[in-house]
Amino acid sequence: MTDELFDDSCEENEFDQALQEADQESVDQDVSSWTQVPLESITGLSYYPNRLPLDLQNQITNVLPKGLFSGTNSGRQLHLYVPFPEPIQRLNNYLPSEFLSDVWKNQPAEASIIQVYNPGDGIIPHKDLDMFADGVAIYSFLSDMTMVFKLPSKKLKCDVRLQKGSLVVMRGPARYEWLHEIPFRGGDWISSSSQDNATASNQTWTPRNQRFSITMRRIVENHTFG
Ligand SMILES: O=C(O)CCC(=O)C(=O)O
Ligand SMILES: [Fe+2]
Repeated sequence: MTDELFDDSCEENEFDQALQEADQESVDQDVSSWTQVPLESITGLSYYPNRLPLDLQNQITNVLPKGLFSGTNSGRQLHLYVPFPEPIQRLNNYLPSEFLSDVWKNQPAEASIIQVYNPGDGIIPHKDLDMFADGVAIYSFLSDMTMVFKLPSKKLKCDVRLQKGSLVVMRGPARYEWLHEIPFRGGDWISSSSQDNATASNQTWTPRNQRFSITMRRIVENHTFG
């Protein structure tokens, strides 16, 4: 497969601007006094480990332009709009059926963004732009990385380890009220027992490797481009 697949389908500035203008809030970085809550307590947040077959993960990785993965300092991104290249289109098949029926009314994703994170990269705390409809689905590839959900008004936080091949879905409060971020750092603290995320004593510093994500979204019906 070649990079040509992507040349025509790469949507330009609209989404770059969207990300820059995203509802980014400056959040108190000292979260040591915040309460760590379990993922299940966040309404509208669902995590599905091992969601994608390895062969689909590999096919998608291999079809992407090699240039996306080069360089070590800052991650790159690629915006796609329908029609997606075939292996990416197949990601619709792995969305939970109740999510597809209840949130997306049985319609497939319209916009996707592929983002590469090298060690040290991240994404600041934000809510996705209102031009995107309810329901955001994020698949993870190549390696594991921690995403942090935060509710500053209640000083609540939740670290979610996004494993390679996993899917995380945000809808309702998880999409509109909580912020999500990937801290800019070279590794993550992960707990040896997943039960005990909050206790520093049994956490291990795990250096990051290159990861990429594919975020699948729909555009709100009344959104006008341009
Ligand atoms: O790369 C990720 O896992 C998160 C991406 C994200 O939050 C976004 O593009 O809005
Ligand atoms: Fe986001």
